[in-house]
Amino acid sequence: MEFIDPELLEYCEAHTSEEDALLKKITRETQAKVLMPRMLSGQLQGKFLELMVKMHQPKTILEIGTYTGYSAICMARGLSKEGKLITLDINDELEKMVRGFFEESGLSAQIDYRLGNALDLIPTIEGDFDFVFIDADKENYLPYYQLVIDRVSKGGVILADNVLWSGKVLPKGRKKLDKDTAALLEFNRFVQEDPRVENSLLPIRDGLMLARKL
Ligand SMILES: C[S@@+](CC[C@H](N)C(=O)[O-])C[C@H]1O[C@@H](n2cnc3c(N)ncnc32)[C@H](O)[C@@H]1O
Repeated sequence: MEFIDPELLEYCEAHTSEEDALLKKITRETQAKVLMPRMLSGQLQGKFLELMVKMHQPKTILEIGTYTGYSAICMARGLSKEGKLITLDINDELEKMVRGFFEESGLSAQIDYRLGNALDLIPTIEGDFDFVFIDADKENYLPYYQLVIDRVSKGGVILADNVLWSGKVLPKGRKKLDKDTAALLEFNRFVQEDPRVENSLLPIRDGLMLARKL
């Protein structure tokens, strides 16, 4: 399902800062070599993430779902010299490629890339988070949120990707209610009712839930 007229989307992209050579290379190599290249954030969302980080200036970012490193590099570019980004992924097959991209970005000293199941890794990370980007398996969005929410600093941000799930959050957008859609419906409902945050569901790409810790 297209959320806006494809020509309007093209217009938005034409009025969003262009990707540099490295982001273009990550996109090209992801499309050529990796399954499901649609998972990559892309120019519009990538720039939005970079700008959010530049405006918010978090000391610690947690990303759940590295994939080929596109969104991690976008966010790391927004960090100050003291900031760090911890990014988690269960898929070790992409490790060599991803570490190569992090090296090329010149930001590898600020990026802590950890492999394993995020549900197991998050409790092993010390300290609080100022900015969290949830972009992994949909059925664990709520468990991830519950694992991090009490560790997000006051005024800190949680962003969760794909919360419109190609329109399947609406009955008219789906044939049947599959488990990923059910999990996202539950996640969106929980955040909406959570008194610890204020939130806005943004129709950027496949839907971004933006929650700010009160
Ligand atoms: C949508 S992709 C992430 C895209 C990336 N954030 C970007 O914008 O370029 C989702 C990633 O989550 C990872 N993933 C899925 N289940 C996971 C889990 N339980 N723990 C950690 N990572 C997981 C997948 O291996 C995949 O690389």
